[in-house]
Amino acid sequence: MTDMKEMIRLSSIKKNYGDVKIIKDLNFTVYEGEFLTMLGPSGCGKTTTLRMIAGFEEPTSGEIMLNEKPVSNLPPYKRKINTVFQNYALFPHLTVAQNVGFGLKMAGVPKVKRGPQVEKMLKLVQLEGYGNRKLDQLSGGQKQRIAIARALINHPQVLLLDEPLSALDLKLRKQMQLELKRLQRKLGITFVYVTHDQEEALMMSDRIAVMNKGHLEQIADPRTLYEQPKTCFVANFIGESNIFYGKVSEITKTDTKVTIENGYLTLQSDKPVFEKQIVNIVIRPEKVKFSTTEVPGFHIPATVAEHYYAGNVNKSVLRLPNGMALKMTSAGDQKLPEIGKSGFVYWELADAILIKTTSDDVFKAVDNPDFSMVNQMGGD
Ligand SMILES: Nc1ncnc2c1ncn2[C@@H]1O[C@H](COP(=O)(O)OP(=O)(O)OP(=O)(O)O)[C@@H](O)[C@H]1O
Repeated sequence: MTDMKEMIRLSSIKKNYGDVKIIKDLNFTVYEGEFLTMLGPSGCGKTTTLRMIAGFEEPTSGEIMLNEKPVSNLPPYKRKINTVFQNYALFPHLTVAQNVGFGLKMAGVPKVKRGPQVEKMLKLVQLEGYGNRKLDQLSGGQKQRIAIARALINHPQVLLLDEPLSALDLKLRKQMQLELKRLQRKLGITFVYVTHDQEEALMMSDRIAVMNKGHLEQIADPRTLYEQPKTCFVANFIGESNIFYGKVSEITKTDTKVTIENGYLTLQSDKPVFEKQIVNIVIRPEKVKFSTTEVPGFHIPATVAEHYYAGNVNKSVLRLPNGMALKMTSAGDQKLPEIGKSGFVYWELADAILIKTTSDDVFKAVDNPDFSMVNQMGGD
């Protein structure tokens, strides 16, 4: 991305509401034509960040640059930025065409010129011929398309989208995800998208900024976030993961051994660790293997606790002696070990992700109430 033109830059952004620090030193850049998603749990400050970019909120300190120029003194309407909200924010008393053409009207474009542009926009969002309809004659998905057409008509440089699909049902949401992505590619407009839905973020984004409690955990393309999460939070938030907490107990020329509760595992020898270092090891469920006999390099006893059939895959829970539920995913047609069977878990050395634990990011799986396979599987 470094050869791309910078569109938005957040430098040392902080935002307090009273004494509460909502955003704590946020730094990232969005490039021209990029689809960047801010992803994070409810309350982590995504909307606040978006509102600062739009100009509806002022940072407590720090600087936002648009096109490499500071925007602190620019009111929202002078930034070439439009926003699409979750609740559409359309004008109920206006027709579809009047809603879509609103921005042009405000900019003083005469009616005769507005008509063709409105039609063009309606065509773009696949609602050609809907201009004379009233809003109450539209479905949720159609209303959101109108909101998008309205936001695009005056050719913003950046479109901010705050959970635009969360009011839609699952099927429509999936369809609109594809449509939005197609639209963004076609127009080449920079999109800054907010969601708390990791699957949506993975599907649509060029890069994802994972936020947690007002700070940036990691910003990277979806594959990197999944394969090389830098923190336990990211590993846990993006996709499913098993996280072990352990101590580097022995480093030899060929092996790096990590002692975990009730066992040990081996790391690839090139991992940059030192003896006695506390680490977290992340292993994705699809990489976990189960064997009735012990596999060299690993000693992690486990008992098969449950299987869930999920169509193309089987999801299994393996119970470790310390009570930790380990998630294992296998191909739907694969023969599964019987419930109650005892054995050992292991994986290919290259599949383990090492996270060097800092004091803020210690993840003790057994202590973490969220870390129950059954709870996680019951989700959406
Ligand atoms: N005007 C305000 N005054 C005081 N606190 C606020 C204000 N706006 C937001 N907050 C607080 O700031 C925090 C971050 O809110 P924000 O809406 O940015 O989170 P979010 O990540 O977008 O969450 P969600 O996904 O639930 O919308 C929340 O704790 C919220 O209560």
